[in-house]
Amino acid sequence: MIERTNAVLVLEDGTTFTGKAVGEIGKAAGELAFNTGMTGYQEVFTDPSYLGQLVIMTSPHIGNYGTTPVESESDSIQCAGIIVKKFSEVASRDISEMSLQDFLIKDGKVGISDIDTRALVRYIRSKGAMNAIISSEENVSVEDLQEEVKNIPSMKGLELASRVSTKEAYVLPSTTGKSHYKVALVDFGSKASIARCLNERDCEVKVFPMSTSLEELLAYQPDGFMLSNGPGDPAVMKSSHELVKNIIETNIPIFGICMGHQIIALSQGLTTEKMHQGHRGLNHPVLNHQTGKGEITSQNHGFVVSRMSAEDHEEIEITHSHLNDNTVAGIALKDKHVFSVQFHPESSAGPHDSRYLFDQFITNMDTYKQS
Ligand SMILES: NC(=O)CC[C@H](N)C(=O)O
Repeated sequence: MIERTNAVLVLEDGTTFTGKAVGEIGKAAGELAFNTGMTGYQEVFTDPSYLGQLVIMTSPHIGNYGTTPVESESDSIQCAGIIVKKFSEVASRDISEMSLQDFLIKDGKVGISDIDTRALVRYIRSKGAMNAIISSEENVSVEDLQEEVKNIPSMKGLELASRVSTKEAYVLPSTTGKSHYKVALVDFGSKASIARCLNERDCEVKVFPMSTSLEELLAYQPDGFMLSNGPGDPAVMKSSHELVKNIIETNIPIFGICMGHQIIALSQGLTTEKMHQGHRGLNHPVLNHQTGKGEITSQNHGFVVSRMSAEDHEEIEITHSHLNDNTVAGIALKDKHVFSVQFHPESSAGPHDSRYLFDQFITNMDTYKQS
């Protein structure tokens, strides 16, 4: 058994929860974000889109199946800290290579357990997204933390993608033995599974820093562009809006996921807005307007494309809508091979209902190559 010290969670409005320390002893600050997935904690914690956030897992038992390298979506834990109810010290799965406790320590991450996550989520769900601090340090004063938490910048207006975008371009070869397509992936903080879904569909993927110029991207002679997920507020990423606008003008097929979707929308003059609470979980229902079918999707976003701005734009078709709150879940540019979704077809973790979107992208690249 781990001897666990006390820890405290202080919300932006001063509300305080007490619990036990998990991971590194220390302090962590960020925006509270809750994920309702019953599994997939390792994929969530290592997803670069969670940079700057304290992730609350609503599933009440976290850590029980340990961690294994193939389930990481990046090199390390990316969220600022974790908040859980029951933290399992026992990692019980044959492919587990490290307990969640050691995994947190390895990356120097702070967490808190024994929190009534149900009460916490109900509280922030009614109050709206807010910042918080976790501290497991000795002799902390709650009053000091209540002051400190007020100085954490709001997620709205924050540019974070450049912190997780790759510094150097690199190539991920196709894993099928066939290399039929070259995809340039513009990295805003990409999950590893996105390239994996392309690699297993005969694609070589070259991952580029988000600051790469159009000329350098085109020098690779890509058959298609993948615009990845990523952390922070997409509205402030002006140079990316410009880059994507110029990519769209080349007529090369484009597929955007989550932040990539938001940037495509912004590049066409649509707007994005901060949600009262984001969508984060593995069972978000979406309606595909083209097939009339429902899809159960993996989601992680705190911003969304404004429906009004999408409906007002003649060149934009809304292809998918979220069935819980009717937010825009997918768009396409009419008469172009450009489409994007607010959710995560690569899932990991989550259902594979929407993997067909990668096949649609391949079809678009085939059509483009033949033209
Ligand atoms: N997963 C993502 O790409 C998230 C996009 C953006 N940071 C948001 O929260 O909406």
